[in-house]
Amino acid sequence: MDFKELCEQTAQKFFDLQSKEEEIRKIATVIFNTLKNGNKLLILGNGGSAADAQHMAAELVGRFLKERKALSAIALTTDTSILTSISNDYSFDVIFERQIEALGKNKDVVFGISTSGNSENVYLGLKKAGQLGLTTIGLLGKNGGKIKDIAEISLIVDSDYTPTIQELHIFIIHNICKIIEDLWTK
Ligand SMILES: O=C(CO)[C@@H](O)[C@H](O)[C@H](O)[C@H](O)COP(=O)(O)O
Ligand SMILES: [Zn+2]
Repeated sequence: MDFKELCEQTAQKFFDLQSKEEEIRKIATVIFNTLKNGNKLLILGNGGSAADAQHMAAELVGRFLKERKALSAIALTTDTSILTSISNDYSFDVIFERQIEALGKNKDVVFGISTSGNSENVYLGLKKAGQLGLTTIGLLGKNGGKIKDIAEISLIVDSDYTPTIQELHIFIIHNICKIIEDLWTK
């Protein structure tokens, strides 16, 4: 695909997202209620999705567009000592599972980001979260992969092209943060 076709494809996918407004609103409301009740959000993903996880945590702990209280969100992608020790001593597949076991409390929400829907560490993280009674959300791509089968709520960007999926993921994350902030300051 050339540049023009890529632009058109991505623009069309953004347009299609309008039909997912209700799903986005539902996810934002679940996270808002979790934070309002004094519980927290744990976010995970690999590569570009790790960057998205950190970006989302920054919007909530810092601020998005409005002044309000700091909100409890942690990206489980940032502590290199934890990530290297778990990978070295156990396996890279359990880097999120182990952190969720350590930090997850009942009524927290775990938000897993995966463009393929098949990253083993995100899958095992959400699986552990479900076993511990946490709420699980998957922000996914392609056909949702195996993560869609275990996440309580899945939002799937309907594309096979990873860059486009990631571009829409961060757009969705910004809008989730916007809805949470609007509800908070209402
Ligand atoms: O940003 C990109 C590709 O655009 C890559 O870093 C990409 O995130 C990595 O290959 C990830 O490991 C892919 O994992 P996932 O999205 O399939 O869960
Ligand atoms: Zn990328």
